[in-house]
Amino acid sequence: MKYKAFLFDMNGTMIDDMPYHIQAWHRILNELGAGISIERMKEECYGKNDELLERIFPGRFSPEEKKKMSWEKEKQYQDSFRPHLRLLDGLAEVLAKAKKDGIKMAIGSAAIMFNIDFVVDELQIRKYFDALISADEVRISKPDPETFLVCAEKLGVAPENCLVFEDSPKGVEAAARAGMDCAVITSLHEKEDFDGISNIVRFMKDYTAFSW
Ligand SMILES: O=P(O)(O)OC[C@H]1O[C@@H](O)[C@H](O)[C@@H](O)[C@@H]1O
Repeated sequence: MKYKAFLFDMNGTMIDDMPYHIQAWHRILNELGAGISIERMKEECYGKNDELLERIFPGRFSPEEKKKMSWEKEKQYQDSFRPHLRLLDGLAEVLAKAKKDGIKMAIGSAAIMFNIDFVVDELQIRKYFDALISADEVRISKPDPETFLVCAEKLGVAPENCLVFEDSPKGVEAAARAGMDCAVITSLHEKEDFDGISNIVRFMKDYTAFSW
C-alpha cells in the first residue's frame, strides 16, 4: 500500500459530533447578537475557536476574551455530547489493524487539546496515536495545511505517503494544500459539497467498508 500514515481529523471524522459543536456555537454566538442561522453555522464550523470568533465578530474581543469563550463553548459541547460519545462504525477495527500493520497514526484537529483529551481518554484510544496535533500546536488552522504537515513531520512520513480522513470541505482543502490524498466521511456534508476538490480518493459514510 502507498500509505505509511493515516492522519485523522477528529470532529465529524472519528466521532459524529458536529451537530453538537454547531448547536453550542449557535447558542453562544446568538446570545452575543450574531443573528446567525444553523445553516450558516454549519459552513462556519471550521478552524480554531478564536479564528471562528474573529470571522463572526472582527476585532470585537481580546485574545483573553476569545480564550474564555472558547472554554465555555467546549464545556457546553462536552456536557451535551458525552452521553453519545462513540467511534464511528468500523473505526475501532481500522485503528487496531493499522497499528498491527505498522501504519503510523495521528490526529490533526482544529479542536483545542482539552477536546482531543476528552475523546481519546474517554474512548481509550490514545495508545494508537503517534502524534496529537490540536489548535494549540499550529499557528493557523484549516484550510491552511499546517495541521497535516506538522502531523506528517512528527510521524516522519512524507506527505505523499499520508492518507487524511476528513469530513469538511475546508479540511479536505487543507489536506490538498499539504499534498495529501483524502478519504471523505460524509457524516455532515454531502458529496456535492466537495465538488472541485481533486485529492479525494473515496467517499464513505463510516469505516465499515474501508480496508487495505
Ligand atoms: O478539525 P476538526 O477536528 O474537524 O474540528 C473542527 C471543530 O473543532 C471544534 O472544537 C471547534 O469549536 C469548531 O469550530 C471546529 O469546527
